[in-house]
Amino acid sequence: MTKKDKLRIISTTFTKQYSQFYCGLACLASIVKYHKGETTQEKLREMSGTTLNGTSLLGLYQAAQTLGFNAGGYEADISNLKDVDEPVILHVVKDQNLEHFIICYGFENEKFTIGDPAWGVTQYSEEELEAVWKSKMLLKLTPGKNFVSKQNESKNKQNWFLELIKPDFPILGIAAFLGIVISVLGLATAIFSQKLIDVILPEKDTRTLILGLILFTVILLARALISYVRSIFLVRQSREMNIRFISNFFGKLLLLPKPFFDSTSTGDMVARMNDASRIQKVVVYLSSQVVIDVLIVLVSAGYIFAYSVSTGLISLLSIPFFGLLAWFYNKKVIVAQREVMQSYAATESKYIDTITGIKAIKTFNRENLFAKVINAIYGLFMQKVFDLGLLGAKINFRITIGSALLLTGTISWTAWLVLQEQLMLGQMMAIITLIGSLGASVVNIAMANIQLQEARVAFDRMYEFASATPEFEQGNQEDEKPLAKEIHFNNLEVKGLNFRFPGKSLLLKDINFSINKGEIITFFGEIGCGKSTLLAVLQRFHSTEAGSIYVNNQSWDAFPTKEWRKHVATVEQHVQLFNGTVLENISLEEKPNVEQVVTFCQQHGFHDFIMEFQQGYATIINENSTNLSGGQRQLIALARALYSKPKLLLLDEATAAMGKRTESFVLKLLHKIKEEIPVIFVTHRPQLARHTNRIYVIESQTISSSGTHDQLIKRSEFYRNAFEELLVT
Ligand SMILES: Nc1ncnc2c1ncn2[C@@H]1O[C@H](COP(=O)(O)OP(=O)(O)OP(=O)(O)O)[C@@H](O)[C@H]1O
Repeated sequence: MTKKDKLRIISTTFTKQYSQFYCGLACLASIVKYHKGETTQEKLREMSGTTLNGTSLLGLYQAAQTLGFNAGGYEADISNLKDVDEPVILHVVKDQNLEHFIICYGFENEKFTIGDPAWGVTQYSEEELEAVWKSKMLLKLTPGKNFVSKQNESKNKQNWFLELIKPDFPILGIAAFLGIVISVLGLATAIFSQKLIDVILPEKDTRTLILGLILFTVILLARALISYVRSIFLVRQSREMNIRFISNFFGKLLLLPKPFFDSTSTGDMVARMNDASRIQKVVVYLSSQVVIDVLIVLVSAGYIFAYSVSTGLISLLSIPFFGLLAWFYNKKVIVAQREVMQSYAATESKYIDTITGIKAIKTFNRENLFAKVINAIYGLFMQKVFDLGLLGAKINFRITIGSALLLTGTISWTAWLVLQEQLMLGQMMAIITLIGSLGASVVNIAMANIQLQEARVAFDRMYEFASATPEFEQGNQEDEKPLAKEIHFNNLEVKGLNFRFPGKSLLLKDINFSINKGEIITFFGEIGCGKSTLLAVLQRFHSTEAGSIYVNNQSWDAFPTKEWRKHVATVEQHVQLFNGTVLENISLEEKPNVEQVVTFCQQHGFHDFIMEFQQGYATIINENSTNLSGGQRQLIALARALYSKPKLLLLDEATAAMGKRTESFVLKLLHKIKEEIPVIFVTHRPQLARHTNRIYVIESQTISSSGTHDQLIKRSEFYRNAFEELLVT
């Protein structure tokens, strides 16, 4: 590659940072684009664990690996850097203490080509670079076999789109055909009026007049009927395509891994789903209406040519003007559309967040504050809509001026031709009618650009989620395959487990523990020490950085994730129940077996508690379960977990909201079932931990001690202090 080519690629792919916290992301985005890939800083934010404190080199490394780069972090010196021929990310310290990332693209003519996301592409001398590159840390990125180039991404996008609209081809084809018939029949007015003025009326031919009128009426009626049939086809297509889009999108969304949901707002997901209808409208337009518009332009121009070649040329010359206008505004429209959709998603997120948090808002009398925030964020959204509307109005204004000039120009020119007796009056009237419909269709095609861009942005946003790597493929035999024989769970052993969230320091280090059938064990630790995360790892929601997990002395990798989750049930501290009856929430089946659920609850002692609800098993649980107490929610969640017949039960502060009576019922129940279902408890309450067989104390990221309550009172200062504090209070 010549130096000029390289510089051209650098300047077209270099991306500036959104804010100072995004410098690392901007570097990574630039390198992805440099290697002909495609990404957004937003997407990278999730992968790298970027927060308002910025990104770590480790976060960039992990994000790069997720993107399919072979990434390597190295300590190097300036002489190594001179040999670099592919862009690398450097960790630098600028303006005294400000940590920053820059890209080094290479060294030539005694200068380093540097991409600084805060400033742009620039040249550094060796001394200048030495002055800021104090850490000597660099991240080398080479596209690996999983790196997806923009070209492949576009192909994948196209395939997804085609797969979604393929079933509509027949219906859209019929609609397009009917549209063509309608537009051809639409020319009848112009032709009939021309014949009327130039031939029929001057010749006072009553018989032809009557016949012509009858034919004209029949044509208009047929046109109305065909339009009606076509609109029915399109309404049906709209229903079916929207259902297909949403179910495909939603189906894919649910298959994404849990960390995706941890880092994506609900509002954003809902907003993207709502965008489906925009795509459907454009599909209809492009596949059907645009054919009609193009046809109207061609046939009208053909007729105008037949009447007068010079007028035909004028009408054809106008088309590039409209095309240029559409091209000129193309990029601006895309940017404005994207901003509208992003701010719509932000508004939706804020609505959902505010409404779900209504209790806290009311408790702290903050209705006005939140109303103000909503107003502000909605105002921002409306501003974006306004900006887009303004842009649309500007384009519309230019197009209208263009069509007005076209119309007046044509009228003047044809009138002059009539005066010169080169054109008949009826032909002039017909041309004016035809130029009207030609102008309208050209305008439609030019304005379709706005709709098209809107759908493109909507589609890209939907595709971004739909193309994210699912946790497991639907229908993948490896993931779906049931185990050859049922698991008889005897033992789970975790050895040397390390875990960290993307871009963060280690949360869990060298975790070792085991649980056997017949045991209840507890993870005990301070808030935020990683207890819940450890349970999430056991549910396979996160992958570990190091360590091994064995089930019955066999690596747990032998169990497909779906199968594993079938055997592990969880009750969380913040229980998620669904809008439906208590019965439905316990069974989580399409058609719950009432008798089976009731018998199960009677056998396990839940029945009496449930019968205390107003309508027993038929009690409807509200959205957000506001009609149940925290303890009742946890009890139903425990019943649900046990009803799924797990082989291992994970309880995350699962009795924290219960009263004494319920909690002691639960503890008795757990001791009764532990012979069949071992239990892992997570708590920071020693009074609960003491009732379990073995306690693992998590301190400073690792298990600092383990044993029974009595052993830990002697062995673990942390545990003893917690227990003594309890006695004092
Ligand atoms: N999705 C996430 N991304 C990044 N950090 C996270 C994520 N989830 C949790 N954390 C962080 O990991 C740490 C451990 O969280 P975790 O919920 O496991 O703690 P815990 O010990 O269960 O606390 P508690 O007793 O309060 O429930 C916390 O500092 C938390 O902020």
